[in-house]
Amino acid sequence: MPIHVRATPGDYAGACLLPGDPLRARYIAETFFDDVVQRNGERGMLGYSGTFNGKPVSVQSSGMGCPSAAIVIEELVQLGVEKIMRVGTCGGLQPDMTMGDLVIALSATAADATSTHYVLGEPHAPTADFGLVHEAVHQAKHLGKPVRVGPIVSSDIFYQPDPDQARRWSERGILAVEMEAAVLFTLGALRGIQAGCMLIVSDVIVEGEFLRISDEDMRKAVDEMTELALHVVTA
Ligand SMILES: O=P(O)(O)O[C@H]1O[C@H](CO)[C@@H](O)[C@H]1O
Ligand SMILES: O=c1cc[nH]c(=O)[nH]1
Repeated sequence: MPIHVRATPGDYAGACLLPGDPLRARYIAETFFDDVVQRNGERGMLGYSGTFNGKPVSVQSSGMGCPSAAIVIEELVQLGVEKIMRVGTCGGLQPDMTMGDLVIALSATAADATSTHYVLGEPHAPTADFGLVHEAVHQAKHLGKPVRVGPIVSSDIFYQPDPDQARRWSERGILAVEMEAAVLFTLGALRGIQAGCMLIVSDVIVEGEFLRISDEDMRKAVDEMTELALHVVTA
């Protein structure tokens, strides 16, 4: 039995959603799954299995940041999970983005140390599984949900000390900043599993001011993202 995800092989479905926030994991399971069973509570990293439209699926919190996410992803792989879709929040980096927008990541620049350690410091481009990206775009169209598809960046830092960092990322065409996708995509490649990531824009910087989504709008956006993610991983 893994140390942090206290379950046995078969407890988790082959397909698993991966939010950072444990309470989002619980909300997703309670709101969208049938036949829900809690599979993990260790360290408050909540995990659940159930069904969506009759198909087995799980949701597991990764915690915040790549070191925590890497532990959880490694243990999910040990437990037999083969497809992981991160369902997270992010800071929007492009000027035309608004709170609640949905982003599908193609790649995640590794502005973190964990992903770099995994590839022994060699250059590597953490990339989402094409099949999951393709399915996400297809399902978004089918469900009538507008999405932005493109590169994101995974940072070790939420409270960025460099006031110019967001501008530089933005000018390179990066859509959003979050904190776990780079290691998820790197482990997807190293462990041979499918890894994808979709994000709600929860923060934007407008005229130098950091603005946060309201709780009500966050709930609506989580519902939209979760519905899409569940259709994708169970397709
Ligand atoms: O909302 P989640 O999935 O936790 O994702 C984002 O939110 C956290 C920071 O507030 C980081 O984990 C970041 O990646
Ligand atoms: O990493 C993150 C997540 C949400 N919002 C941000 O600004 N950064």
